[in-house]
Amino acid sequence: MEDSAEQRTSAFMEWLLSSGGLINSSVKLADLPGTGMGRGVFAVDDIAEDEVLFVIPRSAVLCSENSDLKSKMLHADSPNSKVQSVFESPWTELIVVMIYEFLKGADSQWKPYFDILPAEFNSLMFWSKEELEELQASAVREKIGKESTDIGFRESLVPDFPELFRPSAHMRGPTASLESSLSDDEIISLAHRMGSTIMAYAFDLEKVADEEPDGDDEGFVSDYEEVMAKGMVPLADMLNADAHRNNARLFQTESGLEMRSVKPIQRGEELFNDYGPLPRSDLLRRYGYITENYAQFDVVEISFQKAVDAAGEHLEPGELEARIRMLEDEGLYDSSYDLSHSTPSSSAFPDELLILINLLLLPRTPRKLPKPKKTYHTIAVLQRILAARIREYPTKLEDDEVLLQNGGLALRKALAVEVRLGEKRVLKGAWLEIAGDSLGGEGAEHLMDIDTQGLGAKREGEDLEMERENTEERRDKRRKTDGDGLH
Ligand SMILES: C[S@@+](CC[C@H](N)C(=O)[O-])C[C@H]1O[C@@H](n2cnc3c(N)ncnc32)[C@H](O)[C@@H]1O
Repeated sequence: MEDSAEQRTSAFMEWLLSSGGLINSSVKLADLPGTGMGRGVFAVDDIAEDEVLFVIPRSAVLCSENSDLKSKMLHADSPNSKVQSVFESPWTELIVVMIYEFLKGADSQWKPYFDILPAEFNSLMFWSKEELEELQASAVREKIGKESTDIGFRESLVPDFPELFRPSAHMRGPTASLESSLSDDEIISLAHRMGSTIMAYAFDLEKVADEEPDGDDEGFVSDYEEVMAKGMVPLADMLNADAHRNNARLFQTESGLEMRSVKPIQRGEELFNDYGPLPRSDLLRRYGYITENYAQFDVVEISFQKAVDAAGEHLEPGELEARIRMLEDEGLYDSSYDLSHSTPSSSAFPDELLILINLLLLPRTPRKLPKPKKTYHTIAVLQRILAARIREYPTKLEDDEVLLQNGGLALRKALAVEVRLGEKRVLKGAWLEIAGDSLGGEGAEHLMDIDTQGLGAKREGEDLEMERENTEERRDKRRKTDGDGLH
């Protein structure tokens, strides 16, 4: 019979201690049944700020450096150059190491760790086509990357290293529970499982410098050099996260990886790490969950092409390329730009997007990039972009609110509706911001009309041209009064 979640938690903690882990008696790893959160780490006593919560020795980290895989592969039949290529990408490296160690079963030093890692995920890679469609026009749909993983594994890794994925070839000892030969599909699904685990659990490892560190210009000594290696740090990855509620942080020291409190924590409180200021679309893609606390980080992507469509139609062939080069030289070229929540202290529109639009609008390619100003022309273009982006979402903001209020949605549909609703709110805020910019209080009322027609409403038969005509009309009126121009 399979061990219960609780038994696996105890076995994992025993293994960690026997592997040299040091754990403060004030913290406890606990199962959270019925929450969909898996496990979490809790304070069982009051904890002061900057207390060491646990230390994981480097030797217990599941990473390429601690596995014998690379040396085995270098002695196998495959050419060394092919082996090296696997270890060039930190992602592929760790996926392959994890598959190898997982297939070793009880022969792997990390078996008790694998026993508490998830086998199933709610992250977007595992959603069906229909479930993903509920995300509507969210740009996150383009970032899931399942196909590229499939191709990489199917076409190169699996045929190049057959011995790696056939446990019988490198197994000794009791591996009865593992099939000696996996089908290609089983290997691909293992690769997805390990890739998803890495996405939600792994840390970037700072490597201790091989040589004596040099002093820098100001006389400070930098002890560690940044490298890209990824590793699975047991227990450190059992901390959940909820935006600003983080109260602990992992510090990488020579002796090991140290989780320390970054504020006082009361007995009974959960320890939270910081996964970063992620929009909910990305949180769902990488971690398979969202909370309302992340709504503040929601974004809407505006593709470079959309800006060109709205502002660069007058450009002669070659001129667009010249302007792209200018942006590239300044590090301002991107395939897309993020709109964020408009607040009294920060604009929804990033400077990079404003510079791009102002550059595209200029009749001739300038010598210097224009300023990130919202001129009347910029605003007209932004309105066109927003109108076009809004129309890509087939339901209205209000419809989504009603859907959520009524409840009863399947989990993934509810998550998708939350994400697309968040993005529509960003678009609405952006729309209101430019209405305020261009038309003042009176204009904002006018905007609310546009808003209720436009935000997410399906307007079949209407096209961007109509929006453009309205904008041009308003712009002409305005131009008569203030003679606005690009600066
Ligand atoms: C680094 S792991 C944390 C440990 C995890 N709870 C476990 O038991 O394996 C990240 C995963 O934990 C879950 N998670 C983290 N924070 C969460 C939260 N605030 N609400 C719900 N699930 C959360 C998600 O499934 C996420 O992919």
